[in-house]
Amino acid sequence: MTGQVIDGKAFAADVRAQIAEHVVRLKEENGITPGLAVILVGEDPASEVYVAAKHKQTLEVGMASFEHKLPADVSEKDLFDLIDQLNADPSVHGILCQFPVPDHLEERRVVARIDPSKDVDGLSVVNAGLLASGEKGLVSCTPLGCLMLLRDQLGNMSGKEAVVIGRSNLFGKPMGQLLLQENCTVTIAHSRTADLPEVCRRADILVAAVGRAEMVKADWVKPGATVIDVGITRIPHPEKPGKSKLLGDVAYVEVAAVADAITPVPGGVGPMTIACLLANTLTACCRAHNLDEPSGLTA
Ligand SMILES: Nc1nc2c(c(=O)[nH]1)N[C@@H](CN(C=O)c1ccc(C(=O)N[C@@H](CCC(=O)O)C(=O)O)cc1)CN2
Repeated sequence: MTGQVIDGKAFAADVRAQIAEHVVRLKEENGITPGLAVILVGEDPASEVYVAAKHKQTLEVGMASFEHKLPADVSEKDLFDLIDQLNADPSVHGILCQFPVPDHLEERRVVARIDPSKDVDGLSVVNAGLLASGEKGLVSCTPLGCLMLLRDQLGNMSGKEAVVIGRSNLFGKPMGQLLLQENCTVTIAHSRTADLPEVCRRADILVAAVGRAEMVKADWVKPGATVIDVGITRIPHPEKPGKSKLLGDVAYVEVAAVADAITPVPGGVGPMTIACLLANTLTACCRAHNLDEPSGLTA
């Protein structure tokens, strides 16, 4: 038996098409163009690729894209001045600072400076608190993308055992909250969890976000489980010199033989991150103008 492959790339393209349709209507009926501002500090090569992809996809769905590239040694004051300017700009509905930032800046302080209603990464304490209280805010993009894939795959998740490996603010904690909202019984496992394989074997839904390549083995997975792999580790390609290869947190081939459904890496969760960023920007724009929000694109 081989589990069904959950095609995040195709799903993300579908989400972007829905967003593009909504953006056309916003422009025609209300004369409004949603705008997304992305701040990149320094020259981290992976971040440059992600920011370029965000810019391209923002334009493709018909939104306005504002890119701000700052030198690696930018002061906190200069970065905050830019954020304040974007907070006050009515043509900007979403703001994010690409992570990681250089060591002299603190991600927590950067996020806190962004107006929560424009925090399309959903990382501010305000948005994290709204999610934890079951209230309407903006939800972190990668967990929101996983939720969309899971809803599509499983429909009703009520009563299912869900295990999330990883407890970061960016992913593990919001993912746990979202699964709780779906009435799952949720365990957030982490590096100090005793007997992690045994905890994982309980899961009907297993979400791995640890950043350790192929850590989750087939004998950690309950037969018939749905497995979501959030990890992305780049390694030198074993057969193609000079090329690289991406690995997830899950040993894909062996786990696919046990699971009912599984996301691949690449082409699973990754593409959903940017699609959900655009969804959050559209949501933020509709809220800013007191217009109906797009359905199916929020938690
Ligand atoms: N402010 C933020 N910083 C970072 C976030 C974030 O959500 N907000 N997440 C990651 C990077 N990221 C988006 O920013 C991101 C990661 C991966 C992908 C993706 O499509 N991955 C592809 C593979 C791409 C490749 O070849 O490298 C896949 O998995 O198929 C998109 C966006 C950290 N920083």
